[in-house]
Formats: sequence, C-alpha cells, structure tokens
Amino acid sequence: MKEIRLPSVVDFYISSPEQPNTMELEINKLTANIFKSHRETCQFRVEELQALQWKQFTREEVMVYQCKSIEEMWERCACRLTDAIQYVVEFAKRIDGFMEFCQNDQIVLLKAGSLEVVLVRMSRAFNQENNTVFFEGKYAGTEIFKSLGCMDLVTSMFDFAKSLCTLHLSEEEVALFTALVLINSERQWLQEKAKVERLHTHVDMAFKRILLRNRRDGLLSKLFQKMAVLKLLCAQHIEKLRAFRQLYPLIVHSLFPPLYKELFTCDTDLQTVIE
Ligand SMILES: CC(C)CCC(=O)N[C@H](Cc1ccc(NC(=O)CCc2ccc(Cl)cc2)cc1)C(=O)N1CCC(C)CC1
Repeated sequence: MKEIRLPSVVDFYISSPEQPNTMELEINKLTANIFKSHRETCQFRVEELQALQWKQFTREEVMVYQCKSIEEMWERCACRLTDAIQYVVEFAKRIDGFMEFCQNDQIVLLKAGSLEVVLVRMSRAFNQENNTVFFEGKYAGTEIFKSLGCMDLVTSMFDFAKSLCTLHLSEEEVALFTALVLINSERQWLQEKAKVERLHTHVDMAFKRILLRNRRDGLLSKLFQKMAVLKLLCAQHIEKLRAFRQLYPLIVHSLFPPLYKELFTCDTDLQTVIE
C-alpha cells in the first residue's frame, strides 16, 4: 500500500514548474491579487511621485505654512492622514479572504494596522536626497510642519521613511509587505484567529517566494526589524492625538474626518467604513 504523503509547505518550495501543485496555484493567485489590490489603491503611482519630487515649496510658501495655527495644521494633516487610511481600507477589502473574516476581525485588523501601512507606503512619497515628503501637491521638509507642535514625531516619521528608502523596495515588495502587516493574526481581540493565521501564512509564503526568486532574501528580516519602529510611530500618533484632543476637543469633534476619529479613538466603531 503506497503511503500517501500530503503536500507539505516544503513541497511547495521544491515543486517544479512542470507540475505545479494546488498550493502553488493558490499562492500564485493570491500574489497576483495583492499586486493588483496595491496598484488600484496606492493613491499615487511611483512614477507620478517621482515626476513631482522636485516640485518644492518656495521659501514664501514655507513661511505661510509655518504661520498657520496649530489647529489648522492639525486639521490639514488629519485630512491627509484620513485620505491615506481610506485607501488602505480599500486595499484590505480587495485582498482575497479579507472580506470573509467576520466584521469584528476586519475592524480589529484595520484599527491596528492601517496607520502602519500608511507609514510604510509613505516611503514611496519620500525624497531621500533632500528629506522631503509629498504634501498638498509639492514636496515638504520637516520645517513646514513646525506649527503642529510635534516635531519629534514628524522627525521620527521622516527618519523612518528614509530608512525604508535605503531598502529600495519594489512596488511588489511594498504590496506584499503591507498585506503581511495588515493580516496579522497576533492582533488582540481577534475572534477567528485561525482564519487570519491561514491567510497570513499564505501571504508569508507568497512574499518569501518572491524574495527567493528576486534573490532578495534577508530583506524580510530587515523589514521585521523596522516593525518595532512602526509600532512606536503609531503609539506616538495616538498619544499626540490624545494630547491635541485635550487642548482642542471641539476641533477634533467637529473638524476631524470621521474615519480618523473611528480609527484612533475608542468611542466610535469602524462599521461605516467597511460597508
Ligand atoms: C502620496 C502617498 C503615496 C502618500 C500619502 C501619505 O502618506 N500622506 C501622509 C499621510 C499622513 C499625514 C499625517 C501624518 N501624521 C502627522 O501629521 C503627525 C501629527 C498628527 C497626528 C495625528 C493627527 Cl489626527 C494629525 C497629525 C502621517 C501620515 C501625509 O500627508 N504626510 C506624511 C507625514 C507628514 C507629517 C505630513 C504629510
């Protein structure tokens, strides 16, 4: 009686192109789906961002920004941040399997991961030659954000974007890495952890296969070292927003986009955004 051997993950890595097994086909499909979802929801193509990267704010424009009130700058940045998050929500919804998670888990994954994904994607809009980031149509240095009153956070965000730029991530690598960051089965309060874990494993296999193929092994460990900084930046965002809300409760209540309030404050739910 021939012993029946179930295809293991190892088989997946050693299977030859002639007879791809079902796991191989499933990973191929997921890889293509994640690339497509990223392309459709990345807000700006890299080519567009590169074409704009020498459009700098003039000294006068910088002065104008620096004279704006703290309330106005916060409101502008909150709008930009909500924009970026909305695209990340759309990215998640297009990943095969994400909409099959229960509502609670979709919200838990987005609350915990969407800002992390925004900060990874931000490196695509960062010009490491002169430390500027795309903001309201041109590239801005940290000095523009002075009136936010949180230059420590802004500086750490710029440093993080710069450190990601040195890895020269391709769009495919950004797509797979941000999918991996979002579909994280270690997030607290997940109800169907096993389901999230299964999709996470498949995205992990897809990413590892692409890295092997492009001889970029070693990148994943470098990226995971960056995860600690990512978590810190997100915690700082929540802490700065709370401090700002203490000072200007009406601004946050009236002017901040609803999505931002839902994602980073515990009082409302993300229900509206998923539908
Ligand atoms: C073009 C795309 C490919 C890239 C699109 C993109 O990443 N846009 C980001 C979104 C963004 C906006 C603001 C922040 N954080 C802060 O401003 C810190 C203080 C803070 C905290 C909380 C609230 Cl509510 C408000 C302000 C993070 C990210 C963007 O517009 N940026 C990058 C970061 C600088 C500081 C502002 C300009």
